[in-house]
Amino acid sequence: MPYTYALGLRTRFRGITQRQGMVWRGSVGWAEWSPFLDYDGAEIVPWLQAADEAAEQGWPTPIRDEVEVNATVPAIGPAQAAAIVKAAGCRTAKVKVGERGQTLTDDLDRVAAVREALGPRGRIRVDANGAWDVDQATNALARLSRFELEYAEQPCRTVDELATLRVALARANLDVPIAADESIRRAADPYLVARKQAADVAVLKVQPLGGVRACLQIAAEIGLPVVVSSALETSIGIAAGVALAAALPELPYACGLNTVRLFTGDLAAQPLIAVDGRIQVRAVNPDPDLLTSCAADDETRQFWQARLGQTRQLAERGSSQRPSQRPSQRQRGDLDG
Ligand SMILES: O=C(O)CCC(=O)c1ccccc1C(=O)O
Ligand SMILES: [Mg+2]
Repeated sequence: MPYTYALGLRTRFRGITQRQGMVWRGSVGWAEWSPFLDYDGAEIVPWLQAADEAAEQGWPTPIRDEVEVNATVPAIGPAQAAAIVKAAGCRTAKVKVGERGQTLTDDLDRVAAVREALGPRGRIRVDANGAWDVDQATNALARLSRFELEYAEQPCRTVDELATLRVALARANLDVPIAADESIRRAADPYLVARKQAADVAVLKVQPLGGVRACLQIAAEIGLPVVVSSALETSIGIAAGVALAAALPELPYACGLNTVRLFTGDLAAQPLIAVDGRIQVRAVNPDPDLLTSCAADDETRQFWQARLGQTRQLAERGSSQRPSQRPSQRQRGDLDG
């Protein structure tokens, strides 16, 4: 029996202040299914495949017992950004930039504050969620490069723009690696980025990419170093990201899995939040009292039950057809979030 949760965010993230989703227990473990509210149809079928894997199959054997993670800094003011970084206790920070309604000066001030809070040996990556065109990205990354960026995630929206940007940066002698996120998880073909030499790093998220095994396969085939990141899940969903990070043969970067911190609460009594910059690899079960206190209202619950039923039907229709006839996934043009 699925439970529908609703949890507040401490600060606005991807334009939302509340996160909703479902969790349920299957024959082997707990699963989370929490496709974003602005996604629908075939695009959220992989999110269900990820939940089914967690509930009915479980995950491959881990090869590490802890995972280094980054602090995630929303598009907030410099003082608040510095406070988040200090409280998180991570050596790496990911800073949101290019937020609608803000300016490059806001980004520069935020990243400056994060550099100050982290110290010179900390690592900083930025994530623009596709906000910039190639010229804007070249200019922004030139200005931001004084803070020494580990990489810039999804600076532009399209794969072609990312490829063009990489050439422009090399010409300008700017050494800022490019990471692809939406260009992998929302693309009809997750390998296009690699074929077009449009990125140096691949960001993998378990739910949108259809599960831990699906991500392990992409990691094995994409020919780029990978970073595991969350889709802003409760500790139940974060455990799947941790399982992926723990099973990857190589894990050269800190993972974006410390996002339970962005919530005002969680479903687990002991949330998967980093201590000393690392999250332990362990099983996570929801706390019965928290399932009750975080339960969504009746209307929200009915919405999610219907959404699950529709997505289940779509998934079954898809799997009964030959692969070439499956509804093509992730056809949407806009790549926000
Ligand atoms: O990577 C992280 O540090 C946190 C996860 C994150 O940023 C994210 C969370 C939900 C939706 C989109 C994104 C994103 O990477 O763009
Ligand atoms: Mg991203």
